[in-house]
Amino acid sequence: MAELVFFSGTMDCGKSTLALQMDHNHRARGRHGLTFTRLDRAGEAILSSRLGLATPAIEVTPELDLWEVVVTHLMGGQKVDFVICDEAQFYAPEQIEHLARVVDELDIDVFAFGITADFRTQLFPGSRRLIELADRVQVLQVEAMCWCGRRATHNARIVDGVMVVEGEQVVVGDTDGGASGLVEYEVLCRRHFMRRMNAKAAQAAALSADVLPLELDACPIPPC
Ligand SMILES: Nc1ncnc2c1ncn2[C@@H]1O[C@H](COP(=O)(O)OP(=O)(O)O)[C@@H](O)[C@H]1O
Ligand SMILES: Cc1cn([C@H]2C[C@H](O)[C@@H](COP(=O)(O)O)O2)c(=O)[nH]c1=O
Repeated sequence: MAELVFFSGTMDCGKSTLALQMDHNHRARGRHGLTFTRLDRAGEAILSSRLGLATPAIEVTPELDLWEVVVTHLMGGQKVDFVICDEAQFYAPEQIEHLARVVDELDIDVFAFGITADFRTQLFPGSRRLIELADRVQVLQVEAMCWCGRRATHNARIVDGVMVVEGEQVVVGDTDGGASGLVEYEVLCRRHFMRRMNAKAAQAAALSADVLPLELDACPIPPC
């Protein structure tokens, strides 16, 4: 029986790599798939991983009807044995419903990949719908790590080196936001996310703690 599976995890935990591996493994066994993505950092209509692998994909524009794409392929005589959807957090809730329909009415497996929450810890609308509808939510085995060594559970947004908790929900990673600065992301454990302490802030805090006693030693005013 076909399934809708949501493979989720923080940024940088290997979701796109797993999507590419699953696509490769199925195709290597003669199965035919459709690959979708939205707003991949490598550009439009491409599914890429940080390991350097990439494959062409159908770009999921906000108005795209995913059910219709699959049905059109089938009506055109093409086989569709599975569907891969990367960056699924960016899909509209209705598009997630299209995917559930593909599973239930066409008996085609759908494997969706994405992060659950944004830089404010709020669920993306697409991820929320996936959690509501998926047969299974599978957390990725490779865990991303916070700078402190704990398991990373949260995605922090860093603008010009400083962690922020306000702004647009969607800003593609590692891009120059122009007037709004260089936008990067860093995964953190909850403790350091709550304290707004990314690696750079922790380093600065450690440095000032090192420097403080020296400054006190050098201070000409005796302690009171
Ligand atoms: N130079 C490297 N050597 C080995 N593994 C790497 C290297 N660079 C990145 N990775 C792996 O790639 C993962 C990120 O892959 P990617 O599929 O792009 O993640 P995601 O889609 O979850 O953001 C990292 O967690 C790490 O395991
Ligand atoms: C937390 C967060 C992330 N994004 C963007 C940044 C990246 O382009 C993708 C995640 O991709 P990955 O393959 O999982 O690294 O999402 C965003 O737009 N808003 C956010 O809050």
